[in-house]
Amino acid sequence: MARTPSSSSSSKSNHPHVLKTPQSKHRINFSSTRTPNPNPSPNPNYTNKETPQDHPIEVISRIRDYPEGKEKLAPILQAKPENNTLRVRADIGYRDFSLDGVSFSEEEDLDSFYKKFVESRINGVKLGAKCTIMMYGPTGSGKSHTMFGCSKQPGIVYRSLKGILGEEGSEGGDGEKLQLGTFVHVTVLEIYNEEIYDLLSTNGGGGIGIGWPKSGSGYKVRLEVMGKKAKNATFISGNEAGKISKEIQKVEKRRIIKSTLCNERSSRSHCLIILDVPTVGGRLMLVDMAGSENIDQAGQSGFEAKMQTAKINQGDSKLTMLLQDSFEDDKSKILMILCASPDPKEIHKTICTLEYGAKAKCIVRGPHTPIKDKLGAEDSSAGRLRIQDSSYGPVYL
Ligand SMILES: Nc1ncnc2c1ncn2[C@@H]1O[C@H](COP(=O)(O)OP(=O)(O)OP(=O)(O)O)[C@@H](O)[C@H]1O
Repeated sequence: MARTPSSSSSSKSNHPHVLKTPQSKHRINFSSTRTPNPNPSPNPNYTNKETPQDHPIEVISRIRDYPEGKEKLAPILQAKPENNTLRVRADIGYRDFSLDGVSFSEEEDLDSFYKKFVESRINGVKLGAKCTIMMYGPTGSGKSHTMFGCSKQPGIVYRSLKGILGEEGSEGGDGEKLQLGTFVHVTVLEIYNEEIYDLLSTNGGGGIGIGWPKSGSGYKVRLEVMGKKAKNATFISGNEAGKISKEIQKVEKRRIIKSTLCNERSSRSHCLIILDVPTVGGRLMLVDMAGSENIDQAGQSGFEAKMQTAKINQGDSKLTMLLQDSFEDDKSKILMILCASPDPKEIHKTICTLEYGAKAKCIVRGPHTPIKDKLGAEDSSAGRLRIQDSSYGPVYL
């Protein structure tokens, strides 16, 4: 294992642009003033006038299988593929959320999901593009399942590695076809309580060792942030998707977890996997966020638990710092995958998740404007992004 390479400079444009806020609270629209993409996406799921590739943030929803053992109640979620709308049936009527794509895992397995919504972005990374894929949703909604897969089907991490490392060339050790000369540097970080930990590091190294007496396995190395990078983060290099993916999944288990009423293995921290492709300058950031549920829904009580949940939410600012390039670089794309359950009992969390996605679409991004300069004078939360929609008030990612 080695230390993280220095970052390559991101490309900048002279004309920062401001994205329009949505027409209504629940609607996500593409701005109609932007130039049409000369190379539109071949993805047939996208029916908007502009392709999602034009918009810096693409938001799709993935609805997990009905949880095993739970009584199946009348469905409350309905996809309308003709306009990529997800309709939620609430007590007082319907609410439509206009997204860039909707996928039910009962109808589309991880393979189809990846091909439809993720593959084209990974092809871009292979050619030198930068892309961030974020998993957002309440505990148990399938974020880690989509990211890492299960014994039957691999998730986005493995599939992306395989996509980047290629289909041409000679056979690799696992029977995979390797693209000659291509390799990746991989860093795996955990963000918890506003601290960044190096999940790949097994010793003190250059970072600061810290103990996890209750739920961690041994010591984790805490890292300092320098610029937009985690200083001295360990990375692994390789060209075999299978081996790298196994290593990532092994160290991901070192994340802070705690069982809740909703999920036996509930992630309490954000996990950030950074895949660099040095030969072309491509970069893929995969973020498995901590469960978004609030403390009561997670079934915890007590002061300590409340403190813990409050700090999970605060953790977003450190995350934003590390993702700053994605938000500022005009060429970098962000794919937000909203995970939700079809269970009517989860409707409140599902609506909150979809609303969060709608807000994410309204982020103002200007290549030359440091994030802190976009915040109002009254804001002391430098390093976070404010959503420019007055109907919500400031919201931070
Ligand atoms: N689409 C799916 N099909 C089948 N099982 C699923 C699906 N999504 C999730 N699961 C299962 O549900 C459980 C919870 O899923 P997962 O751990 O991915 O949730 P999560 O959103 O990452 O939760 P947390 O935020 O608490 O970590 C796991 O046992 C997982 O295997």
